[in-house]
Amino acid sequence: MLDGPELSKGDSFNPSLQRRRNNPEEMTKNFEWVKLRIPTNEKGEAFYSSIDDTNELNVITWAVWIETGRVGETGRGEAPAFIVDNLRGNFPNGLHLKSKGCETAINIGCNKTYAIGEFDDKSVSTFGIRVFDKSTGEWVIPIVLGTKPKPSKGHSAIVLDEDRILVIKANTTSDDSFWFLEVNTAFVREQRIRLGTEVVAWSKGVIGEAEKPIVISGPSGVGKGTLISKMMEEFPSMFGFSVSHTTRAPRNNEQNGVHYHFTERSVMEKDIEDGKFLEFAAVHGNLYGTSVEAVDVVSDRGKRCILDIDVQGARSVRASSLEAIFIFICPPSFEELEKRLRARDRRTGPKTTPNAKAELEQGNSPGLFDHILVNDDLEACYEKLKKLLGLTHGVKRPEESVLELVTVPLEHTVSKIDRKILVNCGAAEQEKSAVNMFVLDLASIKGGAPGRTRGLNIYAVDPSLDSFIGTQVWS
Ligand SMILES: Nc1ncnc2c1ncn2[C@@H]1O[C@H](COP(=O)(O)OP(=O)(O)OP(=O)(O)O)[C@@H](O)[C@H]1O
Ligand SMILES: Nc1nc2c(ncn2[C@@H]2O[C@H](COP(=O)(O)O)[C@@H](O)[C@H]2O)c(=O)[nH]1
Repeated sequence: MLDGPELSKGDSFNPSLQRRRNNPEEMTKNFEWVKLRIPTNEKGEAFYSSIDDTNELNVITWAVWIETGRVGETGRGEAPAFIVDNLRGNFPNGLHLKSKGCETAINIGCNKTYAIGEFDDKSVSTFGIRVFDKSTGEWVIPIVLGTKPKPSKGHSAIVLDEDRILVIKANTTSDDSFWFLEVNTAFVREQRIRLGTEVVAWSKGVIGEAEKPIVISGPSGVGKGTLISKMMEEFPSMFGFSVSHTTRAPRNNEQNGVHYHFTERSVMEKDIEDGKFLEFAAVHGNLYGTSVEAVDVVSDRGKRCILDIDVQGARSVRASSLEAIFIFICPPSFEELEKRLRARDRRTGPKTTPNAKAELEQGNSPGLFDHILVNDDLEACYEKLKKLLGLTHGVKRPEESVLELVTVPLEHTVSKIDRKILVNCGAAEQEKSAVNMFVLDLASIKGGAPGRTRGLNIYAVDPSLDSFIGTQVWS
């Protein structure tokens, strides 16, 4: 075992160093153990220790990949140089995960180190994040936005560009394995200014693209709900409805979480303030809104999301980062709209249309809607709607790729070249799983907090090949 260099406060480690407090003998031969003497402050807190390490020794044992030779270097946060021609080795480089309750540290730029870990405190239901700011020499607990991952029994982390960190959770399903901690994206920078403090944001990585959501808008009573119900009935596996939040009271037979999330105004206003809504509007004196989560949960199930929102809401979504198809449903005449509403109100209670005239005018505003459909004859309008969405009877969702069922084991290594991340699940797993080594291709990722990061591509790599780049053997 080597003795590491004496570090000064403010020095940082290569992020591929994984803090370990338990037995060095557990590590594989690919790692060398190095003891780093870490200065402590007057309270006995070690510069690099986690919160529960207070009063611990001032010598902490770290696992260090022997080939990096960068211990104590103030790095840029990159993984050690990647060894492309040695893929047959069990752990070509990077981090060998085995520990429980581990914490990874990533440097971004020259100034900040992000410690990502799981708190031992079971009441904390997500990863702990701490940021060390070298310019002040202080640790800061940031405000954490976005959809937060549940803690896992191990993870690895690797920096992408200078604005986000990819976190790979072990022993979980593929739809929960890949997460992005945004540390300097446009969204995070905006929120940092707004909140006046350190901010990070989680964004869940989703394999593949989701089809663009469909925004259906138009005046109340025009037939939006009727058309949407027909579509959901005919293509149940293709579409999912975005369940809006509203402050209005439930009507007969309306279920919370199914028709709407019925909510208190103060709660909804706070959530709007916290950026959880894609859009919101006051309709007939009540607040209505689409949360980012409402659209994401539908897309995560592999379904195409349908939003039934008023024209103000459509305008807000158009101005947001959500790419969608916007369809305006128009009545054949204002008189016919009033007739339909009167007929419906006899069944469901009175409802006014103070906005209808203005909404009809706005429906024709240039650049707002991609398609305008006149709902005169219901069946004819429905056929037109299907046609413009390219739907024919019996359209099925594509089969799930086998690789979408990948689970990353606790022991894995991660390496990066450009936008490709090689994940090696290790020789021990080889017999158990057909997918022993795979590439996560981030070339086409889109989105991010406050929604999901989509467009991850994943493909298996044949470990007998010397190079993985561009080699797609199975997907
Ligand atoms: N093409 C049509 N011809 C005649 N009646 C129709 C047609 N389309 C829908 N309707 C009827 O018009 C009424 C209003 O339709 P629906 O509730 O679907 O409107 P909506 O746009 O969803 O309204 P809201 O925005 O208030 O929820 C219903 O009673 C429905 O059966
Ligand atoms: N901007 C939004 N408008 C919404 C949303 N959900 C529903 N609506 C619109 O509200 C009116 C009234 O609906 P009702 O269920 O009370 O009859 C209707 O025009 C809906 O399109 C939303 O999330 N955002």
